Amino acid sequence: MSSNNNRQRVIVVGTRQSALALTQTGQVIDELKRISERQGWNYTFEIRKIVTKGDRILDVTLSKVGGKGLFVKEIEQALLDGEIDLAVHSMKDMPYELPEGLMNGATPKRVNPLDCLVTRDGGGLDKLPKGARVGTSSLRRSCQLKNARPDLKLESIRGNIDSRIRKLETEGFDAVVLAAAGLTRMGWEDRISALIPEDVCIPAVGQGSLGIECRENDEEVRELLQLLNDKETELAVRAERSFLGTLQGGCQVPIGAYATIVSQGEEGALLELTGMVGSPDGETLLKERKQGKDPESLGRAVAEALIASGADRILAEIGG
Ligand SMILES: NCc1[nH]cc(CCC(=O)O)c1CC(=O)O
Repeated sequence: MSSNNNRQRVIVVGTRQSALALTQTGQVIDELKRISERQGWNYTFEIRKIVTKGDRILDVTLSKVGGKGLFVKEIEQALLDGEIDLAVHSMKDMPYELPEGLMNGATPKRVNPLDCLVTRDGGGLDKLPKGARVGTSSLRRSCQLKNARPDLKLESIRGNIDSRIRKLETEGFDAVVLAAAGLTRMGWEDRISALIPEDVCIPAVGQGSLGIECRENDEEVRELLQLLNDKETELAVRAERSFLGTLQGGCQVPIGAYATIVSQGEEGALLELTGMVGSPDGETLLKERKQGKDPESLGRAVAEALIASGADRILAEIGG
């Protein structure tokens, strides 16, 4: 591609306005600046804040409104219109299918993929008193926590991570469940009372990783983003997303998946993927784990194994 060592351009980066979105975007821009400098490329970055439908209705019950990609539609339109050149997303909020003309230009190295508890007294799951009130609005989290601790009272809690932590105090919860990654990126690790191990709570597809959306025909930005890509994270996330795509799960169904690299051989990486589908009440919790080299086939295989063991009935009941 271009060997022009004197690239000059303003790269406009679109972002939501939540504290987490702004922080993640800032961190990615810092990294892109370092990379450009190393290449001798003279890029400047400009941030454009975009309000999405998801942000406008954050306090209404999101699950009632439904719809996938509530937080990305306006951002994708701005990319297609050329108003912005790239957009940083939490991978788990990124829709499975991207619009024609857009692509994921990079999957940077994943941070902690696990869920965590922020508790009132600072202890972990086993320290929560019988009947404790736990705040989460994720069906995946409430299903799995209910399954592990049927005595817990799972209650809906909405808002950005900062307001959810505030509600721990103001609304009398004993604990709230959050992604460790969000707290880590915000520099709030000290609020993590305990990580929830994956054998209790399989994380959301893509949790802890980012996706950077760009235009397919923007070779320059694609080349820049490629330098930020982490191959192992990319493979793991592709397996998880292939699993999700095969199940076609909407946000009404408790679905989780977590892939890791087991080994690196001469013929590529060996992946291990665990997938789960549960009933919202936590009474049924199905899990399958498989290894494989091709991320897309592995995702499909785990999804098909779950369907064979009854996930199809859960999905049909919920109408997801
Ligand atoms: N659904 C909201 C959301 N989207 C991304 C994160 C942060 C963690 C991540 O990058 O996976 C969060 C907050 C949370 O689930 O606690």
